Amino acid sequence: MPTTPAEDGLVIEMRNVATRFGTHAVHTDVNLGIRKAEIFALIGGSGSGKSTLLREMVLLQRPSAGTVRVLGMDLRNIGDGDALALCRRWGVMFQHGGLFGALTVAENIGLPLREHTQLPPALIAEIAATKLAMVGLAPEVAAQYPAELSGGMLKRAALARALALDPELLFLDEPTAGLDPVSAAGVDALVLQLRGLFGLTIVMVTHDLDLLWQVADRVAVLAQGTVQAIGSMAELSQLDNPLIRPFFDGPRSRAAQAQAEAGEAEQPAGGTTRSTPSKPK
Ligand SMILES: Nc1ncnc2c1ncn2[C@@H]1O[C@H](COP(=O)(O)OP(=O)(O)OP(=O)(O)O)[C@@H](O)[C@H]1O
Repeated sequence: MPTTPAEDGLVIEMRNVATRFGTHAVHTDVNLGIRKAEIFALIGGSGSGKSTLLREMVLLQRPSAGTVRVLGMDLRNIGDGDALALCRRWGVMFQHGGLFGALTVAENIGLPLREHTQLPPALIAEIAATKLAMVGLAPEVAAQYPAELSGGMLKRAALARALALDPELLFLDEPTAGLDPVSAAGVDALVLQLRGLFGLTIVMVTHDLDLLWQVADRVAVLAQGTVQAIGSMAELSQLDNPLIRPFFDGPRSRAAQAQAEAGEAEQPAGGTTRSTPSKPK
């Protein structure tokens, strides 16, 4: 099994991907490449197929046609052994966290370690405590149950679980959805830190304009079954494609852009500032 990115430097590559559910064609021809240690975002209108694309990258969904390569492996005809080995190399944080309510936070974080390793329980508990600290949660949260946590804490706990196996790739589906601006800014900073400290490649699906402007290196815009463009938010903001303009026009977009530009000038490294969602400009 390869341990390095493909020769072209891409850790994820999708070529001519099509996805149909019955007669509903979600993707007709998707092409994209994601580089090592980049923070890559998928954006698009509701139902454009962002989450489906992410699921295809982590073997939860098979495309109807086309090629998906992850960490040098072609996912099309991957065997069970290789699939299992690959799953250990990525972490996934689902939109609603996906934590098990009957397990404590520490047990939830330890779950991938119990599934994929033979480590003794004491060591698993120690690793879970480390991951908890990594995402900025207090040690006492380990013994709490998901129902006892706030939305922001739940996201962080889910992130800790996604990091349990020290993944090379991290997939985040709507990491800031439903969070207040302060908690969301915390997630922005955390994502940047994870990439900065561990060189993780991070792929995220998000509608969060602040997260996109402040954190994403490159963004792919999905519409009408294909990728309309890929670039930084600043690059995309220059395009006059009518399928892309809605992400940049309007007061919320302009506020997020202005905040990111102001933050670049003022913020210490790793910090982020957030626009007030309703603030007109
Ligand atoms: N397992 C499935 N069976 C049938 N249809 C599906 C399935 N998964 C997704 N779809 C359909 O595929 C389309 C794309 O869904 P997807 O969740 O990928 O969109 P999205 O861009 O992430 O949307 P949102 O921003 O609203 O979360 C939707 O029309 C959805 O109903």
